[in-house]
Amino acid sequence: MTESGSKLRIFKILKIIISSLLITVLLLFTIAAIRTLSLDVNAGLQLAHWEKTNNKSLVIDHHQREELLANFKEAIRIPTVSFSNTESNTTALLEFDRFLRKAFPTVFSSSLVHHELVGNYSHLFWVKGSQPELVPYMLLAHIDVVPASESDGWEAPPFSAKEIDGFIYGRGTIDDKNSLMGILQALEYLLLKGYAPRRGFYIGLGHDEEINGLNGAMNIVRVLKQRGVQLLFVMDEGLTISDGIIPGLEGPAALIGLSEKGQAAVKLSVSVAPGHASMPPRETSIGILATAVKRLEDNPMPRLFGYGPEGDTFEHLAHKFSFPLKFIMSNLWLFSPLLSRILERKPVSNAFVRTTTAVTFFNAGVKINVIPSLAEAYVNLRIHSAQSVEEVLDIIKDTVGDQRVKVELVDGFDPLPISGADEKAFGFQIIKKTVLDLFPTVTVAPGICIGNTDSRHFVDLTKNIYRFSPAWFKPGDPERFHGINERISTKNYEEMIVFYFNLIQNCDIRKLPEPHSSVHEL
Ligand SMILES: CCCCCCCC/C=C\CCCCCCCC(=O)N[C@@H](Cc1ccc(O)cc1)C(=O)O
Ligand SMILES: [Zn+2]
Ligand SMILES: [Zn+2]
Repeated sequence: MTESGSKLRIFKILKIIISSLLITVLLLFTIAAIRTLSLDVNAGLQLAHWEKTNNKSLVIDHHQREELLANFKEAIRIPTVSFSNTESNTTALLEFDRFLRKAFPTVFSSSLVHHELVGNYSHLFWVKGSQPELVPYMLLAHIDVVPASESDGWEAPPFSAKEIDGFIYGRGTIDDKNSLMGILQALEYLLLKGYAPRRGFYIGLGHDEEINGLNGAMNIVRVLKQRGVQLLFVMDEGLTISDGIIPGLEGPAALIGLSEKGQAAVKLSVSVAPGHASMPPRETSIGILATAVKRLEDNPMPRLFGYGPEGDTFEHLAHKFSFPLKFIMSNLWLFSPLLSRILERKPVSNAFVRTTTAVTFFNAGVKINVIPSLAEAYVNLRIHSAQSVEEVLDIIKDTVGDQRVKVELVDGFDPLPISGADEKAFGFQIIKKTVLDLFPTVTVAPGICIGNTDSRHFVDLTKNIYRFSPAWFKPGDPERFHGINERISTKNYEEMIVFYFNLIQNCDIRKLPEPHSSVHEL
């Protein structure tokens, strides 16, 4: 072949490659554009076609408002603290029991309600339905709270329930006495109005959620299992209504947790021969362990954004973002690597991207002039839905890469199964409808709960566990969770009562409206 012939051939091949590339890019962008325009949230929920079961309405008058707020404040003032795995304030738990009976006399005296204590301080209520063939559901909340000390910078003492500018301050106001009191106050009002449910339901109030629920939730599950109970769905604390928290999202979003991350507690330890501080070895047990910890912090777990329910969250919310974010969110199949890198910059959103690694204990040393024989650290990992305890443990061993560091799994469980969120998922659709009835401007989307809840103990009783409470979180609020200045507005607490009041009645529908094939709400 002549020189000009071979040049012509190269030119032709280049032309084919460039035009194929252009066609591919065009095709990808067409698919991306179609997805951007077609994805809409709230699809499938035909509010107009629902059987009407919310016959009782709740309009809170001045007297009721004073009374419900007084009840809530009294609940906050009882310091039901779980201090550690072995230490709880049992005096406060007993006081809380007495308080509940006083605050909700109708709940405790109604012939429709059966109440029992479980594990000494937890409460199990069974509210009898008039149609026993309808499968019951269960609402969960917990009584205990994490410790709080005013000196950490609280604007009001953490067990004062002080009201400042329309907010009640105190430990438990968002975790989780708002749900607990909201549920019981709603039931009290329903019973006072002569409501008798068609579908029976349980209410479970654990007393040790903050220390794993071993005596509370786990015993409630044991009791229900012994009675052969199966549940239609369970709803517990978890995600909330976020307003202004997700960057670029226009308007508030209610995320309903379909699952929760797994967890592993891993112990790292280094043992060496002890010795005199005047003749130190080149590396001490503390130095070796510190290097291992640094390696773990410098090498975060792999990005897995899009491989769990968090991908669905953003696809559902996509149409509420402005361009170009709308385009990016609608096409995670193309852009999830880019989005992961943006989300991982902040601790809250990083938790949705990967398994997180938190070093929570570091113990070593006995005396200033002794080379310590033992150094220990504990790492708390929150496992992404696409990983398992075993995989995470292998990655830790690889990352540490030092045989002198012993890596042991102390405790752990895999990420929880993912509950349904389609048009046939009763619990999801009931929660979604109840949110939209009360807050029509909110976008409802499935989510993943980054912390753990008592509901994880209920997996043998139902496949449908949802983690959601209608508390409004604005910028700065996620940090109040287990932090300082935990608070809720009086307006939001009232909304929570109305939410549970409506939810209980919505659960009385016999079946969901027929699935709707269109992608747009009519
Ligand atoms: C990009 C989207 C952003 C969406 C905004 C989400 C805001 C998240 C805000 C708060 C976190 C939600 C936490 C859910 C409830 C967690 C309850 C809890 O703290 N549970 C304990 C349970 C536990 C586990 C292990 C123990 O040894 C003791 C207790 C927990 O630590 O997970
Ligand atoms: Zn909680
Ligand atoms: Zn908590």
